[in-house]
Amino acid sequence: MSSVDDDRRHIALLYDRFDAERAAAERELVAAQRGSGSSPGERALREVAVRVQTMRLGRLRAGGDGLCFGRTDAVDGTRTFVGRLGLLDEDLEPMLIDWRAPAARAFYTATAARPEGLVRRRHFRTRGRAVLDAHDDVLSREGADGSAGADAALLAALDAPRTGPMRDIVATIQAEQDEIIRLGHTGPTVIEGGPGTGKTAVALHRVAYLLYTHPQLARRGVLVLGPHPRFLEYISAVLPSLGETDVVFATPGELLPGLATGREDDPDAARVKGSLAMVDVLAAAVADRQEVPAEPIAVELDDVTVEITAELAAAARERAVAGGLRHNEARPVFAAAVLDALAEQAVDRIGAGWLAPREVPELAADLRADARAELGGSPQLHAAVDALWPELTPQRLLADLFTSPERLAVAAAALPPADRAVLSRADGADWTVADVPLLDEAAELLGPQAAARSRRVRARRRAAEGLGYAADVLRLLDTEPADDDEIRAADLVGADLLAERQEEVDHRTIAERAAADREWVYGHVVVDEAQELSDMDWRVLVRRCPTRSFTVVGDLAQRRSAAGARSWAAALDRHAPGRWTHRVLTVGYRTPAEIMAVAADVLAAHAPGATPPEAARSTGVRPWARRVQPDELEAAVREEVDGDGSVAVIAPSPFPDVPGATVLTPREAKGLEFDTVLLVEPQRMDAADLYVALTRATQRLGVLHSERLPASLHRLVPRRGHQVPARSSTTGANCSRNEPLTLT
Ligand SMILES: Nc1ncnc2c1ncn2[C@@H]1O[C@H](COP(=O)(O)OP(=O)(O)OP(=O)(O)O)[C@@H](O)[C@H]1O
Repeated sequence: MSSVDDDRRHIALLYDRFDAERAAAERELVAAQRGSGSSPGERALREVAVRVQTMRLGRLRAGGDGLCFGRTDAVDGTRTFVGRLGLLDEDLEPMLIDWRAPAARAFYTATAARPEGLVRRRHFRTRGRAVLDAHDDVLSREGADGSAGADAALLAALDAPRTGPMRDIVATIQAEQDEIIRLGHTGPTVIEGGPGTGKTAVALHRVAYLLYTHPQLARRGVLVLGPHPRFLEYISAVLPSLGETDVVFATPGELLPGLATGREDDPDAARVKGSLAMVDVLAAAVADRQEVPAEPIAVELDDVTVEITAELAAAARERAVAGGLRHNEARPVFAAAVLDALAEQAVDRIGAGWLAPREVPELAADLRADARAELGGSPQLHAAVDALWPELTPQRLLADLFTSPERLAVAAAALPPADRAVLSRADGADWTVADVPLLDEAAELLGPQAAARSRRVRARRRAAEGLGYAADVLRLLDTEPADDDEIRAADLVGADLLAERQEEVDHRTIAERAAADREWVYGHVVVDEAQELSDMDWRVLVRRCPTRSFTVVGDLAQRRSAAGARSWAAALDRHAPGRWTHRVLTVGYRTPAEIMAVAADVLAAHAPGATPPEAARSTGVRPWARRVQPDELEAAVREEVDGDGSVAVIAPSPFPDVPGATVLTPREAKGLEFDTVLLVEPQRMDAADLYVALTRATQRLGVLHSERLPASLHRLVPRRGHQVPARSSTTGANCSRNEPLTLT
């Protein structure tokens, strides 16, 4: 066994190498940015070079602190250092193995029972670039000395104060998590588990793993969908810390570019709007905007007045619908059909009574041409087409539908009257989160408006011209065979994107472009808190990622939305029959055993049969409850904020600010965690909210209430006034009771 000082020397060499690589990447990026030439070819080459170097630099920046966090010793004496990225020495021999590489896998999965060819795993505890000490995990039977190095590293990570954003877990990924992170499955992967089992952490590490093993996914970027902006902010540092930056973070209310809402419907409206019945309602609402007039509409020409009759409009509508185009795209077909028919009517009407123009084809042709020219400029005809087949935005369609009982009666005829009634809204009311998938669906049914269509046609034409050229550029750049770790130009910039970018001189990153484009197709999508998504939300996500490369994270027991998933099969069978896979995480890494026991009682009462996670540790601190008079509640909460780490006050409804604490509702607390949680009036929370709120604490939980508590909270220790609980640290159900071996 080598000393930690030997390791420190090796790690110092790793940093030297790392610094040299980073300096080289910085130089090459600057050189690429300065590159001269303005021909399309030179611009294309520059674009690719800048992108390759930016990506390389992004990955190298991720390496910084804690570059190397572990080492494995194989039976044959081979020593492998594992870190945030891979480094080769000057002879191209590996000095450091990327945590995602196959050679690093045993670091996470070997156990004394199944050592996978290893005799030892060593975890380094680091601060900045310094190695503070190391914990060993002896894996061979001969060498087994009862140490619990891995547990020590894990427990240290779990016990650390939670003051800032979520951190990555590369140094302490557990075997059950590693299996999910490295799953080769390409369809939707559901990661299910109770609160704090590391679902979010695992999903984000899985993204980093997928981008490492399939770099071409980076070309289309990754979408991470989370329940609320605070949660997204909380997790947003994890992927950049792993070197991945082409990520778009959004809440379900932000999936439509140009619209951002966090406003919620009441449960009934959310349920109806989230149901698949809305697909037919919207299709009917669009069809209802393709009208025939109740009374003929007169269009006056110089010599004659023609009329759009119900029969004429119906025939034009039939022609427009038969083409299979979407509403806005079919509008010109409808307009042309009306104009054709009116021109024929004009020819007949002009000649009526004094000549028969149809018997003189030249005369008929002249009259027809004149009529068409006049009709083309007729404001009356334009107004009539606008009335019968208006160009619509999704917002217009939905606002007109929800504010008109008549339109709702037609489009939502198949809905029960009570469901139809909840769709009504006052004009001008803000859009809600549940409206977003409806607007997206409407955008699909309507198609782009005329102005956007012309822009798109022009862009496509230009892109098609550039496409062959861009493909040649990429072929030229990628002629050399690449080794596994090397990023190839074609992995990062597809010919299609490159061609588009050259034409538009588009300097936006992939993430910026993706976020601004409703029709962007992502390489991979992570859906967090997926149990909250409605059937209509899933349709949006499938449009954003038709390959269904999804990592789906959720816990059915934490569902609070009336439109949310009742089973994964119900959510996914429709979109990926036989193609989705399901994995369960069972160990709770956030919440200590004492608090988890309380949460488990609540779960048992509200979802009998659901299994709570098994806590990885216990703290010896028992959660307490303090009853106060209603008018003392606020003061009592302030008194309990002890300034020891991060504190959340979670209340069923908006609660006044508390100095030193973050005040949240259970909904806002989803996915977050704090050292201390003070729960206010939990008896007023519904069971799913209470379960979420109880499981946010990493160390301490206190409950303040003015009314009787539900029986499920019987484990809370009553307390009066302000008392400081004694703190003793013990290991939990899943941890060895042995003291860790610390080498310094
Ligand atoms: N292997 C690990 N090593 C260190 N910390 C871990 C590990 N796995 C999970 N954690 C920590 O446990 C906490 C909970 O993880 P995470 O938020 O991913 O859980 P979750 O299952 O998504 O929870 P919830 O359902 O409540 O949102 C985080 O602080 C995370 O960093």
